Amino acid sequence: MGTAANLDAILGESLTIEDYYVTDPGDRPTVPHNAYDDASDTIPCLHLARIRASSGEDRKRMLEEVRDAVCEWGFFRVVAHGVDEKLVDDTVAWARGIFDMDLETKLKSLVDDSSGSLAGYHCGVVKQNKSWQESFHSWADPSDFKIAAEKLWPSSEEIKYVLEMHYKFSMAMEELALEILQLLEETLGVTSGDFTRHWERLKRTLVRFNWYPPCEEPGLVLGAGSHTDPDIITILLQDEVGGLQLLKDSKWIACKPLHGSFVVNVGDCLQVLSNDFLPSLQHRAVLNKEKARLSVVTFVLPKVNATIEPSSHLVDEDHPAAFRRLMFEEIINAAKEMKFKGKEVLSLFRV
Ligand SMILES: O=C(O)CCC(=O)C(=O)O
Ligand SMILES: [Fe+2]
Repeated sequence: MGTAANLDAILGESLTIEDYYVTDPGDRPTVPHNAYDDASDTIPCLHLARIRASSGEDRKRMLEEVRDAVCEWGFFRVVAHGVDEKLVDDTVAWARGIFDMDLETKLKSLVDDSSGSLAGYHCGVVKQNKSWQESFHSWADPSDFKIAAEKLWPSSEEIKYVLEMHYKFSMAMEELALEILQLLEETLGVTSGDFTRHWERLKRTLVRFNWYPPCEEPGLVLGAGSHTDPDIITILLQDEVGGLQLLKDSKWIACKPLHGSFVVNVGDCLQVLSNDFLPSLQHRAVLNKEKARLSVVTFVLPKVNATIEPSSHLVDEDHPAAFRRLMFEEIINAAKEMKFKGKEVLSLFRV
């Protein structure tokens, strides 16, 4: 696989694979990427078409089930969501194309952390952050994506094609995210739009393509270390290889790829907004020796200066506010300080 060779090429110049070893034995991936046990089958799965079609008592019962599942897990799959299958396949195809490009081309769009823009290529090897990963990020906003696209694709036709695809895919993810957030508001009785109002569509929707090349030491190196997502909600599409794991009740559970589904997880902001009813679980990406893996992750982020606090609908005598009011930036800064090492960022903001 070309990309593994690419990583080796950079490794050859700067680091050796030992530099990637997860040094704390407690962080090492004890559950292999495809060790799906019964717990994997218990990750909740929402059938969106059925929920959409429900009404009256039937809907009430369904929403109660949804509420119980999401409040326990904060991590679920959605199926029958209606996102165009061809759009998903085409997106996966052009995204794979990015990582198949030669290293020189990818490095043209390498993101310098000090530049203030996220759009472009990121590489764990270049950043020396221990992630055995390449990634490509952009806000859903086409003007942001265009900056990176113009560095990667040589012809104006190709640029036009990827810009259009990226926009269509981002819109589909935004529609899905909005529907899920509104469903969560409905199930929890949050009638004032508190889960959705801090988000600004296009400008605060980040689409990130993660590429994990095969790794000769999957028991010692991680694709993405244990972390919680700092955002409101995340929608993840993974290919058939497998590698996403989540930590529930101190046990790592491998999330089995389910064709046609998306994985949805509650982010730190939504845990605060929901006054702890919805948990933001730690998760990570583990590697394997044979196959590269792709995930496409859409993050719904609040505006930079948003103040996040528990929704008044979820605070009462029995459930006092669990968190102080905070700025979104405080969560980001805390996560950076903890080096995204799986520590409980939100514990800093509890009252
Ligand atoms: O690739 C995966 O399965 C996980 C990626 C992830 O958690 C992230 O990008 O935040
Ligand atoms: Fe994540």
